[in-house]
Amino acid sequence: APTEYSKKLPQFATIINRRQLNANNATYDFIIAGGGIAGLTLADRLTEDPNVKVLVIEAGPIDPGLEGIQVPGSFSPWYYFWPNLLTVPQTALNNRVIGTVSGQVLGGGSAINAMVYVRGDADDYDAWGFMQRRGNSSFYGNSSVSSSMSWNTMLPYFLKSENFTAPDAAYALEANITWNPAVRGTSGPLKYTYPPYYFPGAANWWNAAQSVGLPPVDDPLSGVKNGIFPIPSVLDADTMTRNYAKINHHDRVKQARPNYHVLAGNIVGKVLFDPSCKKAIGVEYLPTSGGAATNVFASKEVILAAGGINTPKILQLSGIGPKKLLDKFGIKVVSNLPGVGQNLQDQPTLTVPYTFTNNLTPNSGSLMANATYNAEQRALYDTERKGAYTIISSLSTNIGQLSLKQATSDYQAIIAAARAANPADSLPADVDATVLAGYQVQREAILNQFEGDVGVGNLHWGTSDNALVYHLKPLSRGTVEIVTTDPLVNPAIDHRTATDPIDFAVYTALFRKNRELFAAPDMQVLGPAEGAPFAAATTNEEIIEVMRDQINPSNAHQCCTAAMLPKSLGGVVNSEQKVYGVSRLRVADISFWPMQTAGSPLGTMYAAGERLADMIKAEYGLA
Ligand SMILES: Cc1cc2nc3c(=O)[nH]c(=O)nc-3n(C[C@H](O)[C@H](O)[C@H](O)COP(=O)(O)OP(=O)(O)OC[C@H]3O[C@@H](n4cnc5c(N)ncnc54)[C@H](O)[C@@H]3O)c2cc1C
Repeated sequence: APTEYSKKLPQFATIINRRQLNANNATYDFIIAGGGIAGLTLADRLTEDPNVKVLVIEAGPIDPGLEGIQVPGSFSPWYYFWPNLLTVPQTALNNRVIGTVSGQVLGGGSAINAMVYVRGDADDYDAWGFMQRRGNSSFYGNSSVSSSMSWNTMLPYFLKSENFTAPDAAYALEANITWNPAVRGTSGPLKYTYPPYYFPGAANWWNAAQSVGLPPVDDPLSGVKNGIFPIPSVLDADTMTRNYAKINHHDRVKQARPNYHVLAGNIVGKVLFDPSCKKAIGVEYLPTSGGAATNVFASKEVILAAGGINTPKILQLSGIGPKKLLDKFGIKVVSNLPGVGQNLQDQPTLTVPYTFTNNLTPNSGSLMANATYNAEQRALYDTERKGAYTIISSLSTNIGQLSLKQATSDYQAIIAAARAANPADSLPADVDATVLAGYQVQREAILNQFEGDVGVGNLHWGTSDNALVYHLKPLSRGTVEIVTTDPLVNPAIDHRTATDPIDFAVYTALFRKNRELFAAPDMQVLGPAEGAPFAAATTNEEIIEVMRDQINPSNAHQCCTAAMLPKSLGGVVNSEQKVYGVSRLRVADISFWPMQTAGSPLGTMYAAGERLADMIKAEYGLA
């Protein structure tokens, strides 16, 4: 973490330290482990009731307003990367051990993400509902808030969570920005808009994409977004700085909320239970830098919001997880849930290098490389909040999403091969029968999506020296498992990327589509040449061999490790996100997703936080 942090720690009324917490012998109504998107959304909404006391314990520090966090063109996410997060050797990727990324700071991923603001496809949320209805009926709780997942039940929460500022009409026309006001919220806490600038090469890419069959999308937030679209960004239109969970769900309300406490720099080790009835009564926590552990108590609930890697870790350390794993570390089993830490999913990324004989400048590469252009753009940003510094560095302003049909005419052969395979072959050999049953239902849902029009990949060109190819819908599933009982040690993260060979087939189709796009006349005028090691690969087999060396398993979208599914399908939480087998414990973060969506996760996490807050408020009759 940067040195400025310790010098400039803001003294908000709501920020407390360990000494204050212990001296007050504090008990809270709700304790939230993790101050990321879900955690802070919940803390904000629950403390709207002045009689409710909430404590958020966040492992990371509080950003004092560093340039690299606030200013998109100075993007420096590494300040707040969770330390030493590595995968185990990835068997389908030539046994590479790869760094995987997650935020450790108040605001979580929202403080350091690439600000890409989209939703999943409508069918993704409908598919969550489809899977949930396939299990036993004990999945559904009693909440008066609709607990059946679908696009229609999520849309009101997307609208509630967000605050869209439309771009200037003339600029929108010039930059191909279109939207449907019916799916854009304008009074919620999360501010977003579009950067008021694009690099010239963005127009070449846009035209080339259309010439290879990717049409412009009316509104990428409408639940239908196969094609190309300018990327909405979580930019505050007034300041052209990052709008993230610390700002929109903490700072925005902090003055008026003496009942909203944040303890930063401390890590929750485990949940404490009343042994007589398995009721969660508090948590044990300790300084993230190491030190003695302390307890703090919750009279209503403990809510885990620590993200897709750390929530399963906390559950396992608390005695909730696969019995075999807990026994290995002598952890007393509180609830034997084989699904905890299973079903890990991410959205792998592939970076394809290019050189150009005739590229247009300025481009996203020349911002840092060309001192004159850089200084000019910085001055423009500082004086008028315009120009290249409104765009996350190295990215551009357009992206494409493709269904399998749009990626390849061979889609039926890929689907047929996937249907002919034995789903058990895609999971670890000793997988629990309920986890396998859940995977079979997921696989059915994904293959239906392959046949339909749901996105399986993204293509992006930052206008400079590489293209990005993202795989949105892998069939492979990974695991997160503790390796010790020490809460300061990271778990073993095994993405098991591309262990299902169908993932390579889909990825090859996406890679070829990117190649086709770069071969289109509008890109060819720039004189692109694909770089090594890709350029020499022409057959599918050669491309797969290169991908084994080049795929990054993670786009920092780790999810689904405490899935909201019936217990008979390997689920960990029910429809109200309550953990099976115990009481007063919920999972709020991205771990609860059953399956990845065709999109980036941040928008869904704000909306999911809003939805869960409504459920909790209804259950306890909160204002
Ligand atoms: C570099 C990067 C780029 C990304 N780019 C995009 C993008 O452009 N668009 C997009 O939609 N998504 C993006 N994401 C993903 C997105 O930000 C996350 O999916 C999202 O933040 C998940 O929200 P969450 O509430 O589940 O958890 P998080 O926001 O990750 O919050 C979890 C919090 O819990 C804390 N924590 C963890 N363990 C403990 C513990 N034991 N005790 C106390 N605190 C703990 C962490 O420090 C963290 O602050 C990106 C993520 C990263 C890291």
